[in-house]
Amino acid sequence: MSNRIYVAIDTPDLARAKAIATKVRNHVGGLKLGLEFFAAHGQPGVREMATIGLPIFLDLKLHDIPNTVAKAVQALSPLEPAILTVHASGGRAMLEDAKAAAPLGTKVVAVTMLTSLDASDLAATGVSGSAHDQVVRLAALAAEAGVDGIVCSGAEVAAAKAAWPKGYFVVPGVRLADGPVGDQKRVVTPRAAVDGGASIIVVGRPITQAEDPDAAARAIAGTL
Ligand SMILES: O=C(O)c1cc(=O)[nH]c(=O)n1[C@@H]1O[C@H](COP(=O)(O)O)[C@@H](O)[C@H]1O
Repeated sequence: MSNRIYVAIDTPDLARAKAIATKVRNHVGGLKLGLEFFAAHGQPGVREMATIGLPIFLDLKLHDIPNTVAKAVQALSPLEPAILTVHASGGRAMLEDAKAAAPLGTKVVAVTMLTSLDASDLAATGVSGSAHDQVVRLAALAAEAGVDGIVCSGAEVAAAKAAWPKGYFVVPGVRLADGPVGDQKRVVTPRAAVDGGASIIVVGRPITQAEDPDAAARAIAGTL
């Protein structure tokens, strides 16, 4: 049975990306490819990674006017990713049009508040209130717009899921208790994220920077 871990393959190096994915393939449920990888290798790179045989989460965090996002989603559609991200703050029409343009089998999930931000970062962008309130507000917008789910931190996932029981919840920013957090600010453990209701967790550096990525993935899977 595939597990709930999507490994974030954040590198511009295709050989390294394939090597990590091949090492961890038996202990993760999917591969997340983001801006760093896509900027370097585009659609041919995604196709190459898909040959490893795991579902692909294409994390491009699209955020633009509705027409531009819909056309970008259409252009990405031949890849048929399992999951595709857009930014919830792009607004209702953008979310609706992104979902309408996506292939039937692709879950469109809306990023609410990046896990690298805290309440003071939010205030600096002109949004007052807590991370919790911002996530719950954008989750309601995403649900109304008809996308499949949201991305949020493990600190908010239980509240978001209580308000949207049928939503699909992606939780990045997960760290083992003693691991370095790096640029992440709202972190929880993998277990706490799943207990809070995460449909999947996204794990990057705790696996990819480990001396033995497969052992790291196996250890995290063992805590779930
Ligand atoms: O959409 C995402 O996946 C995402 C949203 C978010 O709020 N925070 C976040 O860290 N991510 C992604 O999740 C991954 C986290 O990587 P690590 O911090 O190395 O585990 C990165 O690929 C980020 O792009």
